[in-house]
Amino acid sequence: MASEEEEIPHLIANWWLQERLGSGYSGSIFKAAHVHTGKVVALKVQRVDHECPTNRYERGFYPSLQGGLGMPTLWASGVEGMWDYLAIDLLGASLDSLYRRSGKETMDLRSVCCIAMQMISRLEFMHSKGILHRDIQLGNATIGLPPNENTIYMIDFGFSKRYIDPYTHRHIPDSKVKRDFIGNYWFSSVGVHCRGKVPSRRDDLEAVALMLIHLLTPRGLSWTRNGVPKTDAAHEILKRDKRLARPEDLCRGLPNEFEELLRYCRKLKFQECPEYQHWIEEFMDLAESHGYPSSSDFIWPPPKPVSTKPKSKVSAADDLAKVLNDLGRMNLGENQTLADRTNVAQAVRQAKQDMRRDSDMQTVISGDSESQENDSVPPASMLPKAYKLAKLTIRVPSTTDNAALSELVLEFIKVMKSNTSRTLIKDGFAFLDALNKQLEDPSVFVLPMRTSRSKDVSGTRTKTSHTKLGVVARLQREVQDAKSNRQLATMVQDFGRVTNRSSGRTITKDGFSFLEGLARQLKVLQ
Ligand SMILES: Nc1ncnc2c1ncn2[C@@H]1O[C@H](COP(=O)(O)OP(=O)(O)OP(=O)(O)O)[C@@H](O)[C@H]1O
Repeated sequence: MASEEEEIPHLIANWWLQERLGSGYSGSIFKAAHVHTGKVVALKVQRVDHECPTNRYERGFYPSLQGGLGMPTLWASGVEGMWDYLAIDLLGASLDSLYRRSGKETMDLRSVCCIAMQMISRLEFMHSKGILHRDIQLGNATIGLPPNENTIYMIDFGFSKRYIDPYTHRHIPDSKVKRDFIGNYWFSSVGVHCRGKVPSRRDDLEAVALMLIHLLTPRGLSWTRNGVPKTDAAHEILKRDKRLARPEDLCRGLPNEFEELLRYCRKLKFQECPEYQHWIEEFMDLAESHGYPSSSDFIWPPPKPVSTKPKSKVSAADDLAKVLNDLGRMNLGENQTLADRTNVAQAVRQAKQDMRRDSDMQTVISGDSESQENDSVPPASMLPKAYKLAKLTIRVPSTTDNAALSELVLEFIKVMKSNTSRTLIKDGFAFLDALNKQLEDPSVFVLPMRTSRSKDVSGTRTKTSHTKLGVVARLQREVQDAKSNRQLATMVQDFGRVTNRSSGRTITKDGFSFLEGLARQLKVLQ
């Protein structure tokens, strides 16, 4: 019997089929051109009598998704003879093939953060249209063709489902009855894959979390390493491994955000709406705190990190040795101190030791006034914003009078305002922590304000942002009446906490007014 591919005609409806782009269980996909207009598309072709008519299902979802960022346009669809076809935007490579072709054991953190931000955003859009994807995987996310090569597109809605009934507008019901599994072996959530639960929004998000962890794990998630299970017994083993894998083991060595996201998804209730924006911001923060630009553009291949280190430490030491040796050769007449060879040798040894000690320390940020002059050159792993904030922070503990603290607060405001992103990143929280401690009692341990938000995010976004607005507005009004440093410390603490809990972690206009009021009041309370 001829295979399906051999049977597929060269012309379907008005589309000339060219090379095959891929094929799946239920059909094939071709590059195709319109015979009249020349428009080039990806044509998804499937037999009309296929036992799993995914094209028919997909056709039903595309109209609701049109216009969304990263959602392919459906140009045409129909049935021609025995072929069911969908003509959609021609896109670029899938994340799966980019990852494989890179030949790397893991993907770089910046790319993974961008994938996280974009994938979560795609889910937010699909879910806002009442649709679950239910088959999130690397092969179902592609980049666009130029000029859209930095955008990730969702494809393959063959397993999608409406979770909001279009007539009653109610969420689909949960069920205790185990159901047949729909999705993929690698990334479908543990609940859906291993426990037979009804998929909902939380499961799409969990699949994204697993996908991200997979990309950062050498050789990938453990249950993906033996390939697709060929027998029921092998599938059962895979499900057991997946079910028993603890988030802390899966995410060992990765930034906390990944474990937190996985735990968060697993805690969500069946009908609960995930906090998409919160997680997008988490990954934006994560990227920023590792010195990457605050952008979700997926740039592939990943650009080489730009080293901003001015000079290698060893060569600086060698330079110093050369200077000292030259000085040693100079005739200094009466003044023998610098000309003394033992002094020079000792100075060179000391300089080299100092350099070595410096390079052993991870990132040493000096708070002295001399190096403050040159704060335009952050270490390679830091953004200028993070660097400036860190430099301000280390000046706080040695600043004992209120007028000087007030100046530091003004500098903090300046740094935050000079940046396009007003997100209070880790280093900003560290400044507020230091300020709080200094105002309260420098000898007492103070709990950091920027703690995990997993506990807080179950509430709705609206609620947290309302809370933030209310608290910050109050702080802004009351700061001028503060009678003591201790009261100011409490206010700084409230400000930090409420900003940490808010979905954007951004400093609002009221937030800046509060900080300006704080700087003024510090001067008043001298
Ligand atoms: N619009 C597109 N532009 C370019 N390539 C595409 C496009 N859509 C799909 N592909 C390629 O074809 C492959 C299969 O596509 P898709 O997942 O939509 O088909 P499928 O038959 O549902 O596959 P599966 O059974 O594996 O889920 C993709 O991994 C991708 O490489």
